Amino acid sequence: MNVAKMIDHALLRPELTPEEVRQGCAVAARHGTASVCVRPADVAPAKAALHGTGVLVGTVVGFPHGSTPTAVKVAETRAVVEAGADEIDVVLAIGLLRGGEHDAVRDDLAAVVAAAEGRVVKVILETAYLTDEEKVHACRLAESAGAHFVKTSTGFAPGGATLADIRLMRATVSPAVEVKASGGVRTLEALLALYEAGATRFGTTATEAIVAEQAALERGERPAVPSPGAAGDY
Ligand SMILES: O=C[C@H](O)COP(=O)(O)O
Repeated sequence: MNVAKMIDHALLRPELTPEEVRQGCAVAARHGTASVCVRPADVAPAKAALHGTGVLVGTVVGFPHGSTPTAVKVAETRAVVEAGADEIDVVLAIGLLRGGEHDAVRDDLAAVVAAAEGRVVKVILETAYLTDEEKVHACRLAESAGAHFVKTSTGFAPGGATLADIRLMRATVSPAVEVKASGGVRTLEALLALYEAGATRFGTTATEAIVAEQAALERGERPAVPSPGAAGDY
């Protein structure tokens, strides 16, 4: 298994310079990740930097709080599609979800899915702020809105991906929807444990370390079996 192919290399930190984004794209190209996940304004330069590499360009909408009006999320989605985005990770309306306004949450997501015009849409739950019951509602609303993935975290909240959340999300959505683990995924061991729990895509800033660990594993320098319970920093 080539873990790089399941990684969305995250380049979302607010302080990244254009040169650091270019360097991040080079890392993704070198290792053959599934995608880079860049800030909306970086989509066009990332697309140019990754032309011909096979690495997709993903970006974020309503990031990181999910609280912008639907019209703004739709406009942001259209803008990043125009700039060349292949995948869109949208933060759901966290406060509306917690307030039980489920129709509004679904409608907000469905509008982004429509604006994405067939591109892969991943719905970020921001699990650190949710109860298990709210996580289940969020997964069902994301699927009924037409999303392709449910995703745990932005990487900017007090918690990230946990094994328990991945299992819960995997058990809630249908087989047509995939689960992305993100936030605090720093090691190969954590990634493999989250994979065993049901995640098939991983958002991380630690791509180089994880890929280096896999190379070491292939040279026989690490045990092949992940220890149970290992997952992320959280
Ligand atoms: O995938 C989204 C996150 O920004 C990942 O960040 P992190 O690996 O630093 O937790």
